Amino acid sequence: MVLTTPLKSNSIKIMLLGSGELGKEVAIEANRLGCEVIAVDRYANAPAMLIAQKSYVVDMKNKDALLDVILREKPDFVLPEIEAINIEALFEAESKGIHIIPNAEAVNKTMNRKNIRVFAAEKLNLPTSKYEFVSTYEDLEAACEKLGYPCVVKPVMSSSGHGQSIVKSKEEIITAWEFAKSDARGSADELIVEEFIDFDYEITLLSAKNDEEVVFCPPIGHIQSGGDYIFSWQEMEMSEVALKKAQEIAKKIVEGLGGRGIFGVELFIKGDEVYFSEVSPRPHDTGLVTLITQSQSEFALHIRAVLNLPLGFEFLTPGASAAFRANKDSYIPTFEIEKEVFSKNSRFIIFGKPEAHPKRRMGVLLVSDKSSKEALQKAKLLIDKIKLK
Ligand SMILES: Nc1ncnc2c1ncn2[C@@H]1O[C@H](COP(=O)(O)OP(=O)(O)OP(=O)(O)O)[C@@H](O)[C@H]1O
Ligand SMILES: NCC(=O)N[C@@H]1O[C@H](COP(=O)([O-])[O-])[C@@H](O)[C@H]1O
Ligand SMILES: [Mg+2]
Repeated sequence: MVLTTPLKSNSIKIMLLGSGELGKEVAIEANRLGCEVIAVDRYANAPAMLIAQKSYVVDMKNKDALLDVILREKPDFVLPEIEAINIEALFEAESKGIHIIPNAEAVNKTMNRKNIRVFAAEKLNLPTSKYEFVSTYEDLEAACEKLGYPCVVKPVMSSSGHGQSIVKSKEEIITAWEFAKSDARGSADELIVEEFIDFDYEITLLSAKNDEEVVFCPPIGHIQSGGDYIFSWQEMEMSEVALKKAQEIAKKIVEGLGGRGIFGVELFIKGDEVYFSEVSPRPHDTGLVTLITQSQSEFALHIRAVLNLPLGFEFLTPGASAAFRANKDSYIPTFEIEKEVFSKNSRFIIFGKPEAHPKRRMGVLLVSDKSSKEALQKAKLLIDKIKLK
């Protein structure tokens, strides 16, 4: 295989739109390959800005502001790192020859649940939960009645569980409606109502794509609380049939979206049935565990895929991750970490976010062990040994 790598020059410019914990790891990997990193986010001193060569504080939902910063820097690659980005700016930058990862249309589809759901279920015929889209309270009631209880109500544009609820009875619809409107991270003008899938477990199937191939990481199991991940582990034990179906679904969605980069394909598994839930065209939070389990983490694979380099890696050891979420506000977040956390098989990564707020993810604990079950057990114990001062 002959790959045309752009590594002839050491001044490839990579712009991160969103500079949180995931972007920080991407920035580290990009720096290691001699790329220049420009970090952009809505606030100063965001984690990736601590690594980047240059940074900008910009309202990324504002088309003109975002386009200005992209065109001023003219990066070789723009890597969206969060969902709340002005999509028109990305389309316009792309039309001017700037390479958006994986491509502006894929970002457009995945930032809106309606777009990605219609694409996955109706164009690619992937199995998903049943669903309805609604914009009025009356239609929400009708959709909940149609899909039955429990059902899941989500704003079409949001992330990390914001504005999302499980509705168990007709009486709870009003609370779900109000919560969607008040808590959405994007826009709650339209909502999706999904059939509740009583899955046995859920996974993220990290899938890296360059111009030649798609490679899959071993499946990552995870536990969510309020729509945000708290524990993940790799590898998740699955039946051969379910794993094969999961990879087939992931291949279809990733090839359907096109472009290069890593994708976090979220799937629900019940017996041997696999349901497509959603996909991030960027590293996935549950994939932080690959920092300890794989020879090339999801962040290293992302950069390799972006640069169209080979995507080989090894699964080195089973492992688990535990998200450290703040329990209070703090403008000088300092950590109290007990000695046990620094064992030979565990480490704690502090993201360096300048402010803590209740539930904000501030760090991640990584553990390796003989099995992912044992790693998870240890992660559950050790995460309680870390506190915000
Ligand atoms: N239809 C469903 N049936 C059962 N559980 C669901 C359903 N939809 C979502 N969930 C649960 O809620 C979690 C969050 O949902 P989803 O991934 O759609 O939201 P999100 O806000 O995009 O989260 P993130 O951005 O962290 O991935 C899922 O990982 C799953 O545990
Ligand atoms: N599920 C998406 C996800 O994990 N995104 C990660 O969280 C950051 C935002 O954190 P913040 O809300 O604490 O600023 C994002 O920048 C990204 O790194
Ligand atoms: Mg999700």
